[in-house]
Amino acid sequence: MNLPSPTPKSSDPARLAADIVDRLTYRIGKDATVATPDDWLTAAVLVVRDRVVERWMESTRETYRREGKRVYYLSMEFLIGRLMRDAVTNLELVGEMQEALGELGVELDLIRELEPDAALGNGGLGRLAACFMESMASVDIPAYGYGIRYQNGMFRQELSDGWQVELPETWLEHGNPWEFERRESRYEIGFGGHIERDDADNCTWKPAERFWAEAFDTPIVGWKAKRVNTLRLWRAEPIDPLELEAFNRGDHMGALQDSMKAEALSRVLYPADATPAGQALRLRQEFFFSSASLQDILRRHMAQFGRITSLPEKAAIQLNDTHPAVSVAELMRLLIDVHNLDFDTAWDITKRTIAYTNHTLLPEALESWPVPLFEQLLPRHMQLIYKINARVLREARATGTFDDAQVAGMSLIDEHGERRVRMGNLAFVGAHSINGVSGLHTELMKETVFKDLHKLYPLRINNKTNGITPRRWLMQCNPGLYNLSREVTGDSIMSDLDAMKALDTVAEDAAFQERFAAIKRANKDRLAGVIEKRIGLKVDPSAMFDIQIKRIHEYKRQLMNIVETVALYDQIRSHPERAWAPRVKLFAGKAASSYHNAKLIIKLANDVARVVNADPATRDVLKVAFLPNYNVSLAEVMVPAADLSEQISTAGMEASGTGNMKFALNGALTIGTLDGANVEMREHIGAENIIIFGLTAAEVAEKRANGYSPEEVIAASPELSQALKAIESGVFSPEDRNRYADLVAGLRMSDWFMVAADFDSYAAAQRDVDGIWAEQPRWQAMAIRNAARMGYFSSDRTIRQYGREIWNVIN
Ligand SMILES: CCc1ccc([C@H](C)CC(=O)N[C@@H]2O[C@H](CO)[C@@H](O)[C@H](O)[C@H]2O)cc1
Repeated sequence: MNLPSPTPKSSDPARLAADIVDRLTYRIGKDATVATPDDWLTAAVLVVRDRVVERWMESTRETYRREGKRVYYLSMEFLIGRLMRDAVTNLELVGEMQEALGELGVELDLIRELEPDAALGNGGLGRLAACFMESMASVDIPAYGYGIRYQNGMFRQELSDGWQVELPETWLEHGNPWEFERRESRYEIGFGGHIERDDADNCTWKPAERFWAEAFDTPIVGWKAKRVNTLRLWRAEPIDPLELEAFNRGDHMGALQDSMKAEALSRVLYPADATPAGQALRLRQEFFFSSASLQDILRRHMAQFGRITSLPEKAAIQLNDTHPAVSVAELMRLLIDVHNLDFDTAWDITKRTIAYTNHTLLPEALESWPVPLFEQLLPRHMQLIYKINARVLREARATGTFDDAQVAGMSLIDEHGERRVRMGNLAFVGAHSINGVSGLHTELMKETVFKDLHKLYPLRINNKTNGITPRRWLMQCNPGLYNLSREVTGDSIMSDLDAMKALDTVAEDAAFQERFAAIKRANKDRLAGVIEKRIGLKVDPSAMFDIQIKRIHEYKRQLMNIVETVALYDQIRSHPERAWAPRVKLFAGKAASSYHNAKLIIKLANDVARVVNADPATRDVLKVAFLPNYNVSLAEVMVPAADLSEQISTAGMEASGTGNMKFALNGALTIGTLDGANVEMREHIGAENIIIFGLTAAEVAEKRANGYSPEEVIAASPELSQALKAIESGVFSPEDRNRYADLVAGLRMSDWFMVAADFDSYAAAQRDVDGIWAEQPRWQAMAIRNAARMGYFSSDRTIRQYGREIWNVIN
């Protein structure tokens, strides 16, 4: 029976407009005369989605035809942001959609602001996953992203008297027109229970709890719609939504127990981005999506290829940090208990299929779970982890080159104190590739967290320096710079960011500099408008916009920036005669809800802002502002408006950073330490076009190892000690003088993050920045060279490296 094929939809504006009214009428049931902006947005999304679906189906058909190998990116986080502008741009329909909506009296840029951010992530790791999904489609790699369809994403941040307040995020309150519910794609997920062993010694896990994982698919459009890939997010459903017996005997809560447990499983994203919550629900979430994803991968593989042993040739599974690391044990369970393979064959297939990316060296961020909890929740997996561990330790001892301490360091079980399962080690031994996210980070991984396992398996660790998608982070958020650049570089920059290099030829050209500066100025005017609207502060767009936006964390050293701001404020007051470079210091970022010091740092930024902004002595030279609710959409407004990008982490602690790349590509100068990807940015941009200061990672390690007394350093720096005195004595918190006493005491006593140690070098670097700002032609030339030389940091380059060196999907 030959089915009629769908009528392809043309994209001329008239047709688009007609389709939009069609959707409004028949899908949303609204008359155009009374439609709300939200209605128009939904109708427009549905019409754009139609154009995506065609390419999506072609991409899928083509993958089946080619019997191609698929990449599966497993991540607890996808920090997508808004999708409208991305889809319309990558379909190259911006003009047509603007015209179509214009005919209907609707402005695309207005309704797009109504789209909620899909804030299904905390920070760098989640945003990287989103950039990677778009790049995999843009470089034509068949790929699926797998994650959780949180009902509530990253909390909404409000400031109450300068204090962070967390409010539930409700991105689904108007529904999500981009997604397709796939009721047919659902899998049973078990927890707890026991293991039954038959006389052939085969194991069967009998879970005590069971839930459905149901799929919701969102299409991910690549540049020029080269390919459309799938982001499959799982929602938990009860097997038995209402236990009637319990209900009938009046136990209404009991009757709803399963539903409530299911609800909790995919309800909310854990807002921690460096300190594991350590709660059982987090482990349940990690297993829930890992098991659903693996069952879906094996179902698809068997349906197409019929032989489980060919899995490594047809599927590459990438674990985004340790959050899906339980997948190593779950794949073993499925291969042995469901597909009846023996342990050795299963282990070989597992290792050849799985790869793992590490995103942090912070000891407190490395996940480990108490053995009793793991055993109770996942008894079969605990058994398999013991078998895997026995094998690995046997291998290590067999080499005869490792002492007991080293062997203990390799073990999947941490035997110190309470026994815990080390998820990093489990991911390492179960993977053929372990990559870091910048050159420095990868080297430090070999010397620290994985030093013993690296000795046992010296060929597994490799580097894949992060990248960012140039579509969202240049073309879409900074069309002015994109269009100006194209005049010099030609049209290929979106598929070949290295072509930006041509801007080098006009870096010193006065006319080009003028146009370049005018675009930056327009972006700053726009941001100034947002600042006034959100916090009621007027800032001067001709001043230097000095921006630090990222999660609040002591290693990212927002505190050092604030202390330097206090020192600068003091200097300006005591030396008004000097030619100070007018600055607007902008901060934004969320603190994990349980992270006390990070929340105090937000309050301090606001307390300093209140005093500085009210001071007539510094009015025209210094303004400070903390913008609430930092997210992807706010970043898209702040990044193009930056003159100076603050990348000042304690060397050795920021695995890579990706904000650093976004700022440089948008023509901001970077003041930073030799940490993460800053090191490689300096190599590509040129040491003369970036302002580096501070201790190196080796010097930090040496200082920590050989003891260092911050008090001496503070005493030797009048600016620093004066600023610290002002803060700890309550100059900025008259209503609570001791508010920052402990925070400053921490600096005086231990200064683990080297704020005092790096202060003078940082302050001197800031004065260098003032000097460069005073010579605008020099500043503009440096800024243009930054934008010109960031081609390497396209996530297309990163993904091609993964594709060639880890997944073997590109030759
Ligand atoms: C379990 C709690 C938790 C949640 C998230 C994380 C992430 C690994 C933290 C994170 O986002 N790391 C950042 O990853 C980026 C992408 O590779 C890097 O650019 C950043 O340097 C790194 O901090 C750790 C621990």
